Amino acid sequence: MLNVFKARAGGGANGALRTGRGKAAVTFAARLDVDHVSRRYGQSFALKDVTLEVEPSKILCLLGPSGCGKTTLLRIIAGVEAPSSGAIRLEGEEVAGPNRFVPPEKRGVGLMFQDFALFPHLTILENVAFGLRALTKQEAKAEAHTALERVGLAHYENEYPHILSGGQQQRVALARAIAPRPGVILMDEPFSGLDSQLRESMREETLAIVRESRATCIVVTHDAEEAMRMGDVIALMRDGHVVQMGPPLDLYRAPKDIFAARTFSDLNELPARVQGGRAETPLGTFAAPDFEDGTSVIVCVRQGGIRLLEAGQGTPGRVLDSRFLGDVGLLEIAVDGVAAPVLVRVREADMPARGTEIGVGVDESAVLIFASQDD
Ligand SMILES: Nc1ncnc2c1ncn2[C@@H]1O[C@H](COP(=O)(O)OP(=O)(O)OP(=O)(O)O)[C@@H](O)[C@H]1O
Repeated sequence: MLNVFKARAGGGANGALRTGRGKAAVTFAARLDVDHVSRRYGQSFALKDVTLEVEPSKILCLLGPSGCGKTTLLRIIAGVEAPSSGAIRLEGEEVAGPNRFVPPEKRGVGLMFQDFALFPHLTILENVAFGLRALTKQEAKAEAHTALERVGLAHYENEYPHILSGGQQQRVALARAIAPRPGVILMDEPFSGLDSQLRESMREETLAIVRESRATCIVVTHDAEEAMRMGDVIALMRDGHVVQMGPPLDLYRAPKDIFAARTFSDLNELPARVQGGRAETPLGTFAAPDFEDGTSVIVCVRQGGIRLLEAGQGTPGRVLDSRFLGDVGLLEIAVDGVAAPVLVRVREADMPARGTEIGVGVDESAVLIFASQDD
């Protein structure tokens, strides 16, 4: 079955895709269409019939586990690779497809790929000016200087890359991507080489600069939290196809299947069988109106959606372990009839000690029910 996914929201700047890339001019965010794109390597498919649309100025995150085809899709959009079938259109103009193949440098696409390292023998300014070949040397340097100012590194412009920290090199790579003022910016795991604190600040900075540039942006990540923080829209991928696409909150609230649910939430999974439109578990009985009687289901309860009650209320439980994780505490609670300990995330102030007898209550809004995979 084919689904067409649309990344849209109000307020996007509409504009025509510029030609003659490498020139510095006003940025026009480009609309991007991926139309029935497949990519085959020998007998296996890295991408299977992917169709999606990204509205101008939106940030789309391609999210999924290793090997699901994210990088292949990005490389096809960039023009580093050709699709086996299907087409890519920028602002309605075909740049890859049965009739046409526009090389990467003519697509007006800015790249920030892991393997697009800085040139060690060029100064930082020359590195950023590298893609601006359609300009005079003077103009290219002026534009590169402006881009370096935007990332806060203009004072390093005459130095060489080796003196920069990892985060600073990343900023230079961003300056190089935005310098030609592309309509589309593509980023492949842009922060994966950075430690967690630097990663967070670089992510915020990059987001601000990309938004300011108004370019349409596609970011590849395997980190759900990163996708939720960065994306106006997330395309969740698995085995070469898009499983679900939409705004982060939609995917969190209404994941299409249990794999999507696991991507966006930490869950307790309880097997059950539906009777009279309800699924009975040791943690309570929950409405399951979409399933016929007798269906085997997995009742998923978000770890943050379980309330701790006084002993004697709700379902009886005993705290097996209580660990502080940073912002929250993680409890392991033994509940009769549940094989594995029930995991509960609570505020640090609400953490009971090991061995405490408590009650457990479940918010219906924290419950998702899916058909069992075993049937
Ligand atoms: N040049 C190639 N030749 C053969 N197979 C390839 C080639 N490039 C990618 N593949 C295969 O295509 C599939 C998708 O790879 P891709 O790199 O797009 O996944 P990914 O989601 O980006 O993974 P990761 O997060 O690990 O980078 C994988 O099974 C990979 O082995």
